[in-house]
Amino acid sequence: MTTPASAKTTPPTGAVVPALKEPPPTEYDGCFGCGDQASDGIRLKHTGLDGKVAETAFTVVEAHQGAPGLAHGGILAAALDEALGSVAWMLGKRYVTGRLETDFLTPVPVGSTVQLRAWCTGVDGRKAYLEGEGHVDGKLAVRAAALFIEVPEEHFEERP
Ligand SMILES: CCCCCCCCCC(=O)SCCNC(=O)CCNC(=O)[C@H](O)C(C)(C)COP(=O)(O)OP(=O)(O)OC[C@H]1O[C@@H](n2cnc3c(N)ncnc32)[C@H](O)[C@@H]1OP(=O)(O)O
Repeated sequence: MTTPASAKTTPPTGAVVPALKEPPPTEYDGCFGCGDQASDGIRLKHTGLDGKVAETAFTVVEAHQGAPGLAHGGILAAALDEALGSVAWMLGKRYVTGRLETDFLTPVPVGSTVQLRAWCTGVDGRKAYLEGEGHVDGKLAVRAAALFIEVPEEHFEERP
């Protein structure tokens, strides 16, 4: 595919691409992207791990509409962020999204199942570079490039 990455989401020369580890158990069951207890969440489950690519699927329902009958771009971006985030966590460290670039290539109707794939293009210090894409009925519908930043455990301490 044509890479969607800008200069900020393209790994520098010398960045390494580590093999992915097993997905961690859901860290937080209230997570909008993957939490089992998030009542309005999209509950993505990541599968198809081959050491390089994570896969998941997301079905668009009425609550995800922007224009009548079509998925809101923000929900598609959230699904991509989650897919990319799962790859970042499979790098074995704690990361958060610093920058998320998205291309919306075709409208995605309610009822569609978006097949999502995500992978790492390089790690350089605290920075992890990730890309992903979503297909509907075999057609590329959305894609993303992102920069994730490694954070310490304290980043996730509960806030008042
Ligand atoms: C199965 C498990 C699945 C888990 C899935 C999770 C999926 C969801 C993932 C998310 O959505 S996470 C939530 C959304 N993201 C956030 O809330 C992050 C909010 N931002 C921050 O907390 C801080 O800005 C951040 C930790 C990202 C960076 O702050 P720091 O003070 O730690 O680092 P700093 O600002 O010094 O930046 C470190 C480097 O990254 C670079 N950087 C940071 N943000 C950037 C950015 N946005 N664009 C480009 N570069 C960026 C920055 O320039 C610098 O580069 P250099 O080292 O070369 O100087």
